[in-house]
Amino acid sequence: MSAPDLRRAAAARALELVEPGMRLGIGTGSTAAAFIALLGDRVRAGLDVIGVPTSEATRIACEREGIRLATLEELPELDLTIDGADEVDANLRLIKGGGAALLREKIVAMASRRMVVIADAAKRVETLGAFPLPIEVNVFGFGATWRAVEKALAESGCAGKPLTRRLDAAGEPLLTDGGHALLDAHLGAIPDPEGLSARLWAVPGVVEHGLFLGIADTAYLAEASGSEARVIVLSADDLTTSGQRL
Ligand SMILES: O=C(CO)[C@H](O)[C@H](O)COP(=O)(O)O
Repeated sequence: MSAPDLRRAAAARALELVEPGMRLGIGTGSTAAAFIALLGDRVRAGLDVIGVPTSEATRIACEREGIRLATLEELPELDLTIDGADEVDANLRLIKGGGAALLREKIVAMASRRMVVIADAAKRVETLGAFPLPIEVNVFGFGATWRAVEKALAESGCAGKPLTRRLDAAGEPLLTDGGHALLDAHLGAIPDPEGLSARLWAVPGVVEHGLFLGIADTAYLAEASGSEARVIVLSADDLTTSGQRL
């Protein structure tokens, strides 16, 4: 079972949630791309939905598939967002932003009644942080913001961990769709994601970070089971009010 097969299996499961007339948030990345391809098939077969893309890459992919699109100005409230993730823990906390789209992804997810994550089950982790945490920052004051982010990391129990600036394929500093810079925090483990989130938000130059806490309500995680793909379901319904898994 190949990685694309697993991505397609998770995407196919999420597609079952899509109903005619729905207003969809459409994620970014290779798993979201698998969802867009399957959704395109359904749209061409007559399904009427409208989507808000979470990146320029997703907008282009959706247009290619003939999926009707809108903006959050036109549709400020969405029914369902389907998106990938870089890490998922047992409490449905996520790291996102490996594809540099975290800001739009978070805005779209927060405008949605539901956010459903689709991913290879290899993205499931005990503790968030092995995947570098993306932090989107305004280019104005970049050096000062970098230092303030390092201080916030240290105060969150992540002292001395390397912070790097994300580069594009040509080796130039990457700019997000919103024109911001991206820092990647190589933390190894994040002992207190909620505390780190609050401290990062308190830094004026930080536009957004890739911790998605209390946002996703379901994750479909595909793993190989013999020659088949099995989809594991993580649901917020299985969490206690304090966010711990039952
Ligand atoms: O957050 C993201 C983009 O900003 C992606 O959803 C995340 O990086 C997962 O991507 P993929 O499905 O390609 O593994």
